[in-house]
Amino acid sequence: MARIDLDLAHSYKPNPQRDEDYALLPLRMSFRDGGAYALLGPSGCGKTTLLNIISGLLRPSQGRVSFDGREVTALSPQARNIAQVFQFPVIYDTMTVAQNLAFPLKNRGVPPQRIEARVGQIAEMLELSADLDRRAAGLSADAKQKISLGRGLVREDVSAVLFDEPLTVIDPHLKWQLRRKLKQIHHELKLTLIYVTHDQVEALTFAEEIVVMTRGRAVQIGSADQLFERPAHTFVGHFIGSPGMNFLPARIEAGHVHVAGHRLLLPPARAGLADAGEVTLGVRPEYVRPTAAQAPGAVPVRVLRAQDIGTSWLLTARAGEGEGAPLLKARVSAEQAPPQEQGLAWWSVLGPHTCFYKNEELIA
Ligand SMILES: Nc1ncnc2c1ncn2[C@@H]1O[C@H](COP(=O)(O)OP(=O)(O)OP(=O)(O)O)[C@@H](O)[C@H]1O
Repeated sequence: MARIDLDLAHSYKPNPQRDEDYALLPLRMSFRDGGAYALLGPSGCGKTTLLNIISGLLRPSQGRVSFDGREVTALSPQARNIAQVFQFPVIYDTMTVAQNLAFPLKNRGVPPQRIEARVGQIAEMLELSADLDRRAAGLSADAKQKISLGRGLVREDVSAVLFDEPLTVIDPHLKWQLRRKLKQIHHELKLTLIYVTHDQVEALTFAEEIVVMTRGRAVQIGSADQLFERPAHTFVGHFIGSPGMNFLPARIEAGHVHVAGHRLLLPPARAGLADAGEVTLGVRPEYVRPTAAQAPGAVPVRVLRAQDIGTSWLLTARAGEGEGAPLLKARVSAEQAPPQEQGLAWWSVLGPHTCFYKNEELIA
């Protein structure tokens, strides 16, 4: 296992000039030895490019990659001692499941007894024990991908195991099980795992730390809790959560927040913001609360609809006057507030969980 340090940028173009020319804008980040990470972001944000740079499949156009303080920028994946699992199964159909799992170990000259023990352990973790003597060719796509996962995890001496959307071909129900399984496997094997996905549920279940990426930038690295409670960038607020964070244009002046056509007193804990000027107020639907009229931190809204979303209600309202006023969503349990289909209400938007942004970046 290795600690991985990156200080690099990458452009697929020969003479990058503008930010848009970069698949990865300059970034510095470290992956802890034995940590479980996810690279999360929408299609085209640079996740695969970053993963391929870590593995050695791609050389960054600028900067360096180090494993345990040793520069490896020019080294191949083999020389870096990286295991990779891809979207689609990479296995030998003519071999049995056991032979497939043993293959990476055999290649490294691991003694047969040790191979047998490790293959048994990995097969058990992935619930493949009953299939060990079966030919891979006869198995379902799900089982084949499980073998691929097993082949990625079977070596104990790798610097890191990299996964590129490994559950794409997996049936949704099994996907849920495997996500949890991978987390458990990480606890047991203590391997450094880096996992690329565009699915926030996958990233949040699996990883201890999540790197959120957009348009070639890593905008935040943090735990699921940090990304939820304190999104460092509006993109994170918007991308994480279901639905994402509410954003309202606001102005802070002389100790007051002007938002949605209303003036609220800035709480003492936010005194540092007293004259911040134009900002964006961010508040998660989970922290927007229907309150009494004129309650501190609350603004008047027009409720447009209430949707039953199983464990709670999702209310949608317009905050402020006119059809152009921003939409605001609140997630409330049925006991907290009987859903109000339409009409005027007061919702609190200013509290300890409210975040403030300037130029998309968190300021408080
Ligand atoms: N070989 C390549 N040559 C030129 N441009 C590339 C190449 N590979 C990727 N890109 C571009 O680099 C940017 C980042 O792509 P990348 O595949 O890393 O994103 P991603 O987040 O992994 O997306 P996806 O989830 O769709 O795979 C995109 O604009 C993509 O078009």
